Amino acid sequence: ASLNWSYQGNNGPDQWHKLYPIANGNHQSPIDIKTKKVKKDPSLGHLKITWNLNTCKEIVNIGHSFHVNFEDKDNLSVVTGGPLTGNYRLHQFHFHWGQTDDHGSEHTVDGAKYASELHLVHWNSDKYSSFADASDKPDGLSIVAVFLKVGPPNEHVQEIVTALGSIKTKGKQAPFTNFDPSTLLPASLDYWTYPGSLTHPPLFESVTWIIYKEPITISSEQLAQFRSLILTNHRLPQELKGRQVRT
Ligand SMILES: CCCCNCC(=O)NCCc1ccc(S(N)(=O)=O)cc1
Ligand SMILES: [Zn+2]
Repeated sequence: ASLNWSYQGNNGPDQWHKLYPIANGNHQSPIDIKTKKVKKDPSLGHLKITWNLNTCKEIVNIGHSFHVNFEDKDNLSVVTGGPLTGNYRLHQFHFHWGQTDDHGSEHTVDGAKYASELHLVHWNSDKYSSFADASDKPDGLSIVAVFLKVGPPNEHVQEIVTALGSIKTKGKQAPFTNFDPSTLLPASLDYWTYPGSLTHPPLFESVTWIIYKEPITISSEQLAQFRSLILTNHRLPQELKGRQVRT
């Protein structure tokens, strides 16, 4: 289906509210994480991640981004613990980036922008039957986010960059198997969490965000390869509207 929204021009982020009024809602994402306002919550345990590399299926060019899709008909790749109740199944991951290396992440930290941001999208398989079914429920989704800062080439990101060569046009997909997304996690497992939304239409307010504090690296050349698909695909931070960020 052709999209009725984009990241630039006259159906860009400032116009999204016309077709998706929730864009002006009270639980929109991304946000700027003001670290002095973050609340320490001792009841928050460690995140338990079990991602199974044989659930990785394909890589798809969806026009405004690319998705790495996972087989999610069983609880083989799940996240649980931390702020979550029950099991959330891995559906896909993707990145966001900007036109130049000095910005591109969606969440920011005390106003600081990273070059890119990885989103690992999960849905509540204890309560719902599919991603689509879970996607508009308040406890439907959990998205694990990792910041990327410019530095040495990342050998694990390189596997993804290499695969982009076979999905140069919108709608193209290619097999992408045996990739272990835990190779994209930072060493420290400290995270922030808050209730928010999908960061592009349909912008459903159905996401428990879990954002790792420590970034991983990506090189300028690898970012340039992302841009060969689309120049920019990040939404600016939205108002917190009374929400609490916990750690
Ligand atoms: C095999 C069928 C696949 C269907 N897959 C449908 C699907 O993944 N849609 C994407 C919905 C979505 C997810 C995550 C974000 S964000 N930027 O907030 O993380 C934004 C929008
Ligand atoms: Zn995203």
